[in-house]
Amino acid sequence: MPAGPQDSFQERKRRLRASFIEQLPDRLRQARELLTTLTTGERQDEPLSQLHLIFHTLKGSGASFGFDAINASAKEAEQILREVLDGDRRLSPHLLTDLRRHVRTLEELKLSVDSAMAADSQPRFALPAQRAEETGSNHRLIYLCDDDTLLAQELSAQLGCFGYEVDPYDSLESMREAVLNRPPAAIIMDVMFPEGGDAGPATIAELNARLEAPIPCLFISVRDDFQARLRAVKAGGHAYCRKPVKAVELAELLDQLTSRGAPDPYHILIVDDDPDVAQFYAMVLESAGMTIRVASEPERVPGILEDFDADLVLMDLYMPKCSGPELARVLRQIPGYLGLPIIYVSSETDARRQFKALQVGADGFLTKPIEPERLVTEVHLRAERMRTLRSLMIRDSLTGLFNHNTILQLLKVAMASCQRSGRLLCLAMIDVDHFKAVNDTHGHPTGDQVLMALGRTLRLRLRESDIVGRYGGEEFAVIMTGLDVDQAKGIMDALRESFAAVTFMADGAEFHCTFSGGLAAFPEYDDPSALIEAADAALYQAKRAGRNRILIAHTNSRQ
Ligand SMILES: Nc1nc2c(ncn2[C@@H]2O[C@H](COP(=O)(O)OP(=O)(O)OP(=O)(O)O)[C@@H](O)[C@H]2O)c(=O)[nH]1
Repeated sequence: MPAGPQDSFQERKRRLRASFIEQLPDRLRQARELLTTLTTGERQDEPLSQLHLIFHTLKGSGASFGFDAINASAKEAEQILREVLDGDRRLSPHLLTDLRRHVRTLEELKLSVDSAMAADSQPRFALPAQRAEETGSNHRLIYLCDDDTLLAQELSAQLGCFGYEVDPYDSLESMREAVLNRPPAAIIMDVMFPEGGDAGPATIAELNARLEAPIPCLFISVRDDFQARLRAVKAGGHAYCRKPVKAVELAELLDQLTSRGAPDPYHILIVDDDPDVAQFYAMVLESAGMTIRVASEPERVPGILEDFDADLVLMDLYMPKCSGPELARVLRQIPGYLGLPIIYVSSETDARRQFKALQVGADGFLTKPIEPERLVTEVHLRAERMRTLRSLMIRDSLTGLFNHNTILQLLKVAMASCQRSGRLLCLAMIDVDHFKAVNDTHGHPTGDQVLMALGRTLRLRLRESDIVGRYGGEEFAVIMTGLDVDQAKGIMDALRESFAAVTFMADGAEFHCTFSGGLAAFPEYDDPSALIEAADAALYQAKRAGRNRILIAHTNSRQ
């Protein structure tokens, strides 16, 4: 039952319920047939398990779709079958009669369900609200207002090296006018102006009162007293930096204040043999902005996971041929899926059974029926934690770039992909010049600032498709695809010039840093180790040739 995106949530749910009702007689017919094969006194696990699955599914789906009477009757039948399967009860003529009675009750319910659905025009749940932070602007326009004209221009130029478009203003009036004409992504504001000791915060407070939405603002000032800081907070300031300010710190803060573009939606895989229930959960999670894949057959899950980078798997507990815990165990034995969060969604309420299912390495249990709001919250929280953990594993903590192992892994993947598609690929190895001297002269923390600044410059100035990593120490690696080596050199040279223009400050003294780079291209070097070795050799040549330059590696035949 494909539903177009234009369909309302309610309409889609109505169709799923209709489909459930349509399939009900078939399911009950199967139950009846299985009942005829059962004879009292004997253990017949196969038909009993099948019957149990039918009632279990009806119980869960009935609850999910709001058919309380179906849920109640199926629940009783399921309980009987569970006890017989566990050996706690014998299948007596009396129990068989009971089971037949439940099937009959369910068959009769069908009519009342039809009429109940017609009367039920309102959904039983509220649509989860779209998360506010997932919408927003992404532009990098910043206004900087300081009556020290030189400082305003200097700082604006430096922030430009971090990928920001900064307009400097030396008067409150000119900035006020600019904000009202074209609101920026954020404002950097001095505190003291000729108009008064806290004229900066006063202007921001006045502007925010006039604007529909306040503009993120960070204050810079020579003042460090509590009153100045309090005034800035009351004006809505998000950060306060004492002068002299470091461009790299401001860039860091601006990144936090302005990066409000929609994040990559969470990828959720739903495994449920009941397509209506799976579609229902998919619908709820999609409406909260998540990307969903559905698998009705457990054996398809490993294949799907290969090309669907799932943040979390929502899994049914009872499925024919392969149960949820069995599937969880299969996944845990595949390298790469050891940490993948697996959450069961089931109407199983028996704590002992839930615990047993969790023991195979699953991360949680959601009991049906589950309110859409709660489903979204639970999935969101767990997927978010997964992303954070994964990020810690693959990123370098100082620069936020991919770490050594990850960049090697990504290089292999990118080269294999370029091999298939025939695209070009270039690897640049970059190393800060005389970095030891930076540490020795200004101290290790200042050295760290330089590495952070270089990391930022690379991340913000390169394309989204370029892969940037910290290869180790003061060495960085950049993977660029779809470019020839001369184009890549042009880009790296522009970055080199930008970085050389950044002014660093330590103990009141200014200094600048440069970097050298070596470039090697695929397919000229068609193996990851050879490519890295060639780029490294070119970097070494660049150092020997005087530093602050990019050299290209060529195979012997071309040298
Ligand atoms: N601050 C800081 N320094 C680091 C870090 N990792 C490595 N280093 C330092 O980076 C310096 C690298 O120095 P060298 O390899 O001798 O080279 P260099 O001084 O950069 O000179 P050239 O590469 O020849 O231009 C060493 O002093 C390391 O201690 C880090 O995370 N933070």
